[in-house]
Amino acid sequence: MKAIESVRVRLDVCPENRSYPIHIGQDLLTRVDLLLPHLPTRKAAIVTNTTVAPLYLDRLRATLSEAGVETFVVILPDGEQYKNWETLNLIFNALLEHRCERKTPLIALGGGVIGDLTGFAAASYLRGVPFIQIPTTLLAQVDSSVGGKTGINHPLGKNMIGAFHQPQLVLADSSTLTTLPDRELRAGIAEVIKYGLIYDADFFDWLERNITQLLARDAAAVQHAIRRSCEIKAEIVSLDERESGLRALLNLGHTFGHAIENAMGYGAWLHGEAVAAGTIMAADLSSRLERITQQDVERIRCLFEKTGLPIQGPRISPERYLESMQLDKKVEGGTIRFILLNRIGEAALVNNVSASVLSETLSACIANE
Ligand SMILES: NC(=O)c1ccc[n+]([C@@H]2O[C@H](COP(=O)([O-])OP(=O)(O)OC[C@H]3O[C@@H](n4cnc5c(N)ncnc54)[C@H](O)[C@@H]3O)[C@@H](O)[C@H]2O)c1
Ligand SMILES: O=C(O)C(=O)C[C@@H](O)[C@H](O)[C@H](O)COP(=O)(O)O
Ligand SMILES: [Zn+2]
Repeated sequence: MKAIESVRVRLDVCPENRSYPIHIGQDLLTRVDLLLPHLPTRKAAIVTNTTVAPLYLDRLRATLSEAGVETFVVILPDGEQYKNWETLNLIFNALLEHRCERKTPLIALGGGVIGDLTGFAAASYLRGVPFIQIPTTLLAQVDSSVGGKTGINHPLGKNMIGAFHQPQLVLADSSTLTTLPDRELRAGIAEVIKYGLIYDADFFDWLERNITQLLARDAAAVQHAIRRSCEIKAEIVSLDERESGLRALLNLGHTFGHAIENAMGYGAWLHGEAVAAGTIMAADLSSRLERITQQDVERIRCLFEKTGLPIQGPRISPERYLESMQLDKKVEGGTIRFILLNRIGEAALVNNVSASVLSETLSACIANE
């Protein structure tokens, strides 16, 4: 028998530098100096939706035009229910019709749905083109525009098809939040609370003290919340870009939350609302496993309640929750793994949660009516 020979594909010879800045502040849509260094060509595609286009598209186009960058626009229907193959294909059609090349950047102007769709289009069009995130919801500014998770939903599960593809720049213009509906602002705060819970007890304390200012859109409070959230996410992503360990902590509340979004029909519950209820379920489970105290659970519940977020899961049967949770991306060998709290400010990925304790949490945290 011939000896086996092996050849190695080395990708570490000339590591490309994929670091990128997140700029946070007011009126950044007009800052040509921040955008221009990240535009390799004089042509760019802007992807947005029917709600955001009338609000911010002209401003962005004028800035780019001033810099001599010609843009064309893809305007998508608005809603989580459109984060799917059909909508993705609308982006590909436009890119092909406009003869976009390998260096033509895609610019996502909108919330997390636009960012995830545009990022996935950028990851797969011509096997990868550059992209820029210009997030216009709080949720997108604190979370979805950072870290390079892109993708679409499947009828059977949230974000089931996608790719890791990092943006070249994130431009978080907090002035755009002035037009954001209150319900969407509250949904974004759910992910902000998540950072305090998994990584920074002082930040959680700050949120408890400043939740009223944040809900009132006080500029300094909003700026601090976005900056601290982005710092935490950037640190985690830098240490574990592809979620082999640490990054999974960013999924606190999402095992339950994604099941809620899927079972209720995409868009019925906002992502942040589902994450809020899911985080309370994860906290309840953590206390049943004696990792955190009942007082901690109450503290967490109280902050979500003050924010005006749901503190119970919707009335879906426990079987339906379990069916949907089986499709969570953290499932290994058929076992659902949960992000649980060790204390406020520290979380861990836990493998061995018994079916009986999980069923106690579901019974305790699902609304009765
Ligand atoms: N990739 C990631 O790491 C990541 C992280 C968190 C969430 N997500 C995904 O992000 C999505 C949720 O994002 P979202 O909460 O931004 O929802 P969204 O994108 O649906 O935006 C919420 C609503 O606000 C509107 N809108 C956006 N900006 C506005 C503005 N400035 N003024 C007025 N209206 C505005 C949108 O048109 C939409 O109707 C989910 O699909 C979730 O799975 C991804
Ligand atoms: O960036 C991450 O990693 C996160 O998990 C952030 C989450 O807030 C976000 O909702 C993400 O899209 C969920 O990832 P998934 O891998 O569970 O789909
Ligand atoms: Zn999320």
